[in-house]
Amino acid sequence: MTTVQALRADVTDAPPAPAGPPAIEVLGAEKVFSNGVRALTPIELTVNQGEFVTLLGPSGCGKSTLLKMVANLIEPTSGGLMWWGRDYDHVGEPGKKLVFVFQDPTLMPWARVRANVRLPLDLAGVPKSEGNSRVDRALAMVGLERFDASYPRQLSGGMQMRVSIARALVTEPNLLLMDEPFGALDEITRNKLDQDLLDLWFEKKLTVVFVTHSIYESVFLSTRVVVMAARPGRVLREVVIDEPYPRDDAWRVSQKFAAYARDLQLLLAEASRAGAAHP
Ligand SMILES: Nc1ncnc2c1ncn2[C@@H]1O[C@H](COP(=O)(O)OP(=O)(O)OP(=O)(O)O)[C@@H](O)[C@H]1O
Repeated sequence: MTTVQALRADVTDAPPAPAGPPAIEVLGAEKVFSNGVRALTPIELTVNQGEFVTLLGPSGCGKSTLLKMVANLIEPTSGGLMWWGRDYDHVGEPGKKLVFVFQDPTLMPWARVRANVRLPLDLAGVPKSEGNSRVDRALAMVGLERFDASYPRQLSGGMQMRVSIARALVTEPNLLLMDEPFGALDEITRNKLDQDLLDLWFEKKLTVVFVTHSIYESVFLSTRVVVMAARPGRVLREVVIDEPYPRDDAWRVSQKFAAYARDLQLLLAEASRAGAAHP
């Protein structure tokens, strides 16, 4: 038995099912783009409410495509999805709000932090007074309450990403979809933002689906890592990270963390070989 096979026996226990329908069910959804690229073979994936699920895999395995299907930004070629047990028409109702966070902060450079964060509320016609208190709360959640009058250019990359997260939080989402949000940041800043995001997720009882290339980030954050392979994009393996929350730096330097990282490294190597076998 190989190490990976041995590992599989240990890590496939499903997380405890929470009350209520799953936040997301991907039901045999596949994606073939109009240029003929088969980005995803039929995917089966369930994300329960309260989970922190990471999509991990080599470049081109369809992580972003899958996340955008979950956000309803891309329509599957066949198969379907359910959001909180229903179709997308019900998304946005109380308890069923989702928001997408891109890798770039995509801030308006001419507008101050407060106006950037308030943008989704302005677009939704939320009255200014209610909007302002929600903006204050969102800025406090990301530790930027003293920077509300700054312009994006006056902030570091990490702070700009915090503004982007505040802009997502101001909509009071239940489900955060994050496409490599910290991929462009240095490791220390990324670790800090990972910690803060995890604390927020824990405190606010959010559900998160998070795309990353980083094994360490996936082990630090996730209740479950979905390992994907390329050509064609598919789910190779799901690994439950069996470690209680809240997690902190002690988790990063533990032997158990290192063991999960090593096991995921082996699975990623398998994902690369599997991709190479499907040119
Ligand atoms: N709009 C599109 N039209 C055609 N092909 C696309 C489109 N978007 C993505 N693809 C292709 O689909 C495949 C999956 O792309 P996707 O961006 O989902 O992968 P990824 O795993 O997120 O990659 P990366 O980690 O590099 O961001 C790739 O081969 C990509 O070139």
